[in-house]
Amino acid sequence: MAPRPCVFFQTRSCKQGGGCPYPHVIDPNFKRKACTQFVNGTCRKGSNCMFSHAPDDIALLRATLGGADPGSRGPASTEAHFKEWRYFFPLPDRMAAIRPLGPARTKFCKEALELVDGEAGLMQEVISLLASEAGCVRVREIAEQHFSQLNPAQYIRLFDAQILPFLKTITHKNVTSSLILAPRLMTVYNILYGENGQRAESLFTAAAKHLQGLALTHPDELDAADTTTADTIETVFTALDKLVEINTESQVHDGLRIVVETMRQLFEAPLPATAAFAYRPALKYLRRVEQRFGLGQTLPDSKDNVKIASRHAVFDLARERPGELSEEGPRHDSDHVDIRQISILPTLQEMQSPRNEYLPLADPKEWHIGGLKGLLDRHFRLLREDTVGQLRDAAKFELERLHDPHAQDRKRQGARTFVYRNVAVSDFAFDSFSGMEFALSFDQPRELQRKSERQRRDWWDGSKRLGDEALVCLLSSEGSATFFIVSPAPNRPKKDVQTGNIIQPLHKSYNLWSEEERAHVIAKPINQSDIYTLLDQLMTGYAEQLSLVEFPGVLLPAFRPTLQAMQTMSDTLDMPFAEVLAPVSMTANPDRDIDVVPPNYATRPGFRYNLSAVTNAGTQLYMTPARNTEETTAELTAHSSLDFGQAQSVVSSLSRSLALIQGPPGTGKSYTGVQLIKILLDNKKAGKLGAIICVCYTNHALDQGLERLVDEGVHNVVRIGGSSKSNEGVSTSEMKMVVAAMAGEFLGTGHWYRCANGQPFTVGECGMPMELARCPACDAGIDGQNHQATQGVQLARDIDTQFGGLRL
Ligand SMILES: Nc1ncnc2c1ncn2[C@@H]1O[C@H](COP(=O)(O)OP(=O)(O)OP(=O)(O)O)[C@@H](O)[C@H]1O
Repeated sequence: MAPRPCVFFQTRSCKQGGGCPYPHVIDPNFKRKACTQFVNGTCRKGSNCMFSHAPDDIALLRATLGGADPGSRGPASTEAHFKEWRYFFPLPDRMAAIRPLGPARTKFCKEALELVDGEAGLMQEVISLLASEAGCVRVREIAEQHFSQLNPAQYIRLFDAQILPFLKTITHKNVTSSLILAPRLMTVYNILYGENGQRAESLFTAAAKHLQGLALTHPDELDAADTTTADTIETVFTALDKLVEINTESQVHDGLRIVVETMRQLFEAPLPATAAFAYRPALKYLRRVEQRFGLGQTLPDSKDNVKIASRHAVFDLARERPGELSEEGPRHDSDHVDIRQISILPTLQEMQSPRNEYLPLADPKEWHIGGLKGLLDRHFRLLREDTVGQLRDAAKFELERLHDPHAQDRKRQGARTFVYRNVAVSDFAFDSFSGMEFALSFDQPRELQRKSERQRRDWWDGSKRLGDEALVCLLSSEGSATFFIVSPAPNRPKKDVQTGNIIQPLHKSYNLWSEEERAHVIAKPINQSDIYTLLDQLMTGYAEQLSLVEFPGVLLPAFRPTLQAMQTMSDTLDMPFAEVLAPVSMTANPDRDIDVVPPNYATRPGFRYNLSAVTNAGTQLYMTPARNTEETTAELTAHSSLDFGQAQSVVSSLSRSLALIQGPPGTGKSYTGVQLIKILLDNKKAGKLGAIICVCYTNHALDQGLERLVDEGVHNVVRIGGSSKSNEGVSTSEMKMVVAAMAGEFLGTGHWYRCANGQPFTVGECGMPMELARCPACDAGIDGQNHQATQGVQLARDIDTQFGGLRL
């Protein structure tokens, strides 16, 4: 019988590593204990929590606790409770007789909150009921009370008994994170918004006024925040953020803008550090609302309004604006004001457009959007032009040549491309592993005429053309452009999951070299919608002229995830370090110094760094972030091997959530980085820090840094990425642990590969091979150059499929 998988490995807590006698594999039957903190509503670890948040486990724990805590309900009583609450919603055929809740509103709101706090199934029912016809009447009732006619004491009572529980219900983490509930929640927020936003304005104006009356600090302990107030403020800000996210028209609503400004005033007076820490989560939502309203991001007057005092000639560079803002209208079907609507790959119309693309200028007067959205807009357009622009220009040239073969003589500009002519869609195959793949055939290049099969094979292999995962575009004289990725040949035969039959891949029948006249490449269309056009081309034969354009060195995974991420961020306005990269009011006052706040852990009350890890002979030295920095720098210089500039960099970096260290070659930047890592490791417990991720642009830099760390006694280091030249490799069992641990923490881009001998390794950054190196386990050549994998290296699709891509 196979030994049971390691139990500690399941919760990432096995300390024995490769020496553990139990297999370090994921056990699908492993049942973690239910999280008691989740039951109390205090668990903030989300999916990273070691304990189960599964509804069944939580319901069971609630039931168990039910005996000890008379306030909590078991599943049966919760169900009964829900049935009772449902009476507030008449059936559709009784809607005519629906009556206002009146004083029962309090019970309605409080019980709604209790129910969403419980079992997932009931939580879904509660939100679905609120989004039903009767529910909309109830939401309207709650939001449409005559708040302005109440005296302060009456309003406080009403706020605590109805508004707050209701807002907590619709901002509950389980509710807002549920994909199934998203459309229903949208209905609830739309009702809350009301016609022209009147309902939301009245509700949030009253709420903002109420918040103004609250004391932010604790009455007995003026340094600390009042936790109830912090919770209330966070609820109101979260609800407003969601409302503004769902109702985009609210972002130009004057009444709500005033509400946001009133809320900001709450935090005008500086708070003691301890109290400020408690309000950070709430302020995150307020900042997001401000970003959405574009508050403090008014663009400087457009150049038409600026009077130029100078008598000198001014070089005035203006550009036609994007999409619908352009005086002549959009340039093509992918020219939009909003980057979320722009297709990542160039469209046919874009390739054919005679007009120049819109590219943002450095001058803020020329920008059409400010703030974070504007920053993302500009970076998206510039990166897309740098990558996709080359494809567009090369494809455009070939399209013109298909129309007019004499254009061949014209000088081609832009990306280096290979063009294969006289293309036909010759075959296709479908299987559940690879999806739909097509065989495209074309004339063998002129160099291969009258060559033997062996010579043809050597030529194709040596040229590295049409290699695995290469990006190609099929262009037709009739006007179509289809992007493909060249499919790698499968490692071993594929089996049909249902029938057990061996699937014959297209690679078995076609390749680039066997036929003297024609070469064949197997490729997969990037857009599923192109499949129909291709099948059509397959049926109709050679009615049109087709060309295949290859863009060597341009790989889809190198730019698509980044561009897509910018589109998503432009939607959610959730971007790491947004406050530093696009601070509110920076556009209005670009010369303002940006205040980079200390990292979250360092603002925790009572936290201070212990710097002894880098001081000489164990000298005790402590620093509190952003306090007495000059004094600490002097002491650190005196009591460590760091010189003054390095000590200054260490103190300054530890005081900021984002720091850049710059200096001429050999001045000790890497040395300083190593000292910083040592300090952070030494303060791991005090700051409750997780793993430290050290990312380098090249493998060489990473090896240098890590070798120094190891030399200085830091041994629990896992080196991931392209192969290391350092001596100690990662064993297969360690690699498996890393795969499992990383799969949980990093989902996104990056890919797993196997060397010629089957050892797995990862490639981060764009996920494509960029450096030549040797496999630490077997010394085989691994990785690659210019996005071309070394011979024998294969994409480890099984690991990628099992765990998803990696974001390294
Ligand atoms: N304060 C120091 N004490 C002892 N050795 C130091 C100190 N600062 C730098 N060094 C040594 O000086 C050399 C150069 O430092 P390092 O490689 O960190 O510089 P760098 O600025 O990162 O260089 P590059 O720009 O070339 O990457 C290294 O051998 C490093 O160990």
